[in-house]
Amino acid sequence: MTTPQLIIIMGVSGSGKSTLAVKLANALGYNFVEADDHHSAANKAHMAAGKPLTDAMREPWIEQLIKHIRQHHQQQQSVVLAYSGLRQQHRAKFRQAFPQLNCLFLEVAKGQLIERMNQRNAHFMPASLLDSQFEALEPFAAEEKITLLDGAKTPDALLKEVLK
Ligand SMILES: Nc1ncnc2c1ncn2[C@@H]1O[C@H](COP(=O)(O)OP(=O)(O)O)[C@@H](O)[C@H]1O
Ligand SMILES: O=C(O)[C@H](O)[C@@H](O)[C@H](O)[C@H](O)COP(=O)(O)O
Repeated sequence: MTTPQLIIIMGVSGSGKSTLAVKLANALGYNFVEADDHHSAANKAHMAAGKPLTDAMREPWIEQLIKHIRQHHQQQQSVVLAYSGLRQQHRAKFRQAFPQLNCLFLEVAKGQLIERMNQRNAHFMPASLLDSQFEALEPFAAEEKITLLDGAKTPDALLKEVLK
């Protein structure tokens, strides 16, 4: 039996995490998990009102995500997770729970992100929260072994690169 895998596609809001994660999950035959689907209604309403999450608000979300991925793994299902990964302490929780995990981070310039977020229909996250996303983003330590990706590339080019 092979060990179920976890790949996390990280990046600030609008960087293309969900788009790439869906493609990668399809290509590998893994399950796609969208971190946004696991926010509480209160957290979503908070962001929709233009207020960034605090770490205390993120905590139960992270715990829920870890629990959900464990359930997939217990059923021998590998996962591609689209999750922003802004906070170092939360990234460490994932690494502790899933030591074999593989993290990729999409880098995109702010101007392009604003354009993308404004194009996105019916999403709870307003583009006005982008500055707070960059403020919350903590640098990656060497031991985190994060692969940086140029998120300005097309989704297909990114997929090809990741599958190499
Ligand atoms: N590589 C890309 N190049 C151009 N546009 C993209 C790319 N990836 C995603 N998009 C578009 O940008 C918007 C945000 O993408 P999404 O995958 O929802 O980002 P995230 O999950 O990081 O918030 C969507 O409208 C999506 O179609
Ligand atoms: O603040 C955070 O910890 C996360 O960034 C989180 O708030 C996430 O980014 C939103 O759920 C928006 O969703 P998208 O990143 O999919 O736009």
